[in-house]
Amino acid sequence: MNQQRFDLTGKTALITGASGGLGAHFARVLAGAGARVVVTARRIERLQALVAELQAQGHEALAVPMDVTDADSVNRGFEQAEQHWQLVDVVVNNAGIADPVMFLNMTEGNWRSMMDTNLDGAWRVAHRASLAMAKAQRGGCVINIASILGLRVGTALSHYAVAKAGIVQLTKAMALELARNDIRVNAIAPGYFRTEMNSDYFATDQGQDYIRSKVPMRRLGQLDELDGPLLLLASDAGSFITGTTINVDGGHLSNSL
Ligand SMILES: NC(=O)c1ccc[n+]([C@@H]2O[C@H](COP(=O)([O-])OP(=O)(O)OC[C@H]3O[C@@H](n4cnc5c(N)ncnc54)[C@H](O)[C@@H]3O)[C@@H](O)[C@H]2O)c1
Ligand SMILES: CC(C)C1=CC=C(C(=O)O)[C@@H](O)[C@H]1O
Repeated sequence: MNQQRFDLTGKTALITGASGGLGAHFARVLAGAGARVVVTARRIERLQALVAELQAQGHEALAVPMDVTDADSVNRGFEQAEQHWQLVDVVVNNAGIADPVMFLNMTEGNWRSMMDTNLDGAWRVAHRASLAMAKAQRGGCVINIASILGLRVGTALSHYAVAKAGIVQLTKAMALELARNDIRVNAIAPGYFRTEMNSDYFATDQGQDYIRSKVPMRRLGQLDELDGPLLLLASDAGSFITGTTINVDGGHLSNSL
């Protein structure tokens, strides 16, 4: 196998929600593979620290404010990236919230803000990116960060599960229509990885019991266990892969009934 097929030199990758957690990790991995990275989120000061870290390692990186719930902010963020590096070739649609609420306690506000960030936000970013890629006729790729909760359900996460199921379907529907534009669209469905979103929960006895009883590998994922799937989907190594969702979950989706 030619390892150069994983190389992203000359490509520009934009990552949403890159101020921490999986998003910051994805930016480090894509930069390490040679991509210029545009890190986006609402907290610009955290992005600037990440950019300084990447630049100190010799990578090209740019921090751009972007709130995925705001179409103007998404558009401005892409314009800023394009002014710098012409075209975004790889988009990682990572921004997301969890906000667990039991169904009977859920307000329309809980539901709407979940959809606005985790589903509509991903659509806004994917749509803006795809329009530019199609116009430039240079192809590209979109990687949507779904979740195992897009394929199963979990207590107090009905809104989250529905939004992530939407991401899995959006991935397939975009892949179908955008293949003619040489734009590949895939998703990664992570199982449980410790980040800001969930660290309080996994620090509890309940969280630890949950992992031991539900995950066949009996542990949380390590962030670097997402690197292979990410680079496969982002690079020419995955040139015939589109419309797929790769589960990275220690067997969680295959647990015993
Ligand atoms: N950590 C896990 O175990 C896990 C599992 C499955 C899926 N995921 C998904 O991975 C993605 C990253 O989650 P994480 O665990 O790193 O959580 P996190 O809370 O550490 O990171 C989420 C990021 O999204 C950003 N964000 C939230 N709302 C935003 C908005 N409106 N505009 C721009 N950015 C916004 C946050 O600021 C943060 O940087 C999410 O889509 C999440 O649903 C995480
Ligand atoms: C609520 C919290 C424990 C949570 C929600 C969603 C996840 C996911 O798998 O997408 C988990 O990572 C976890 O953050």
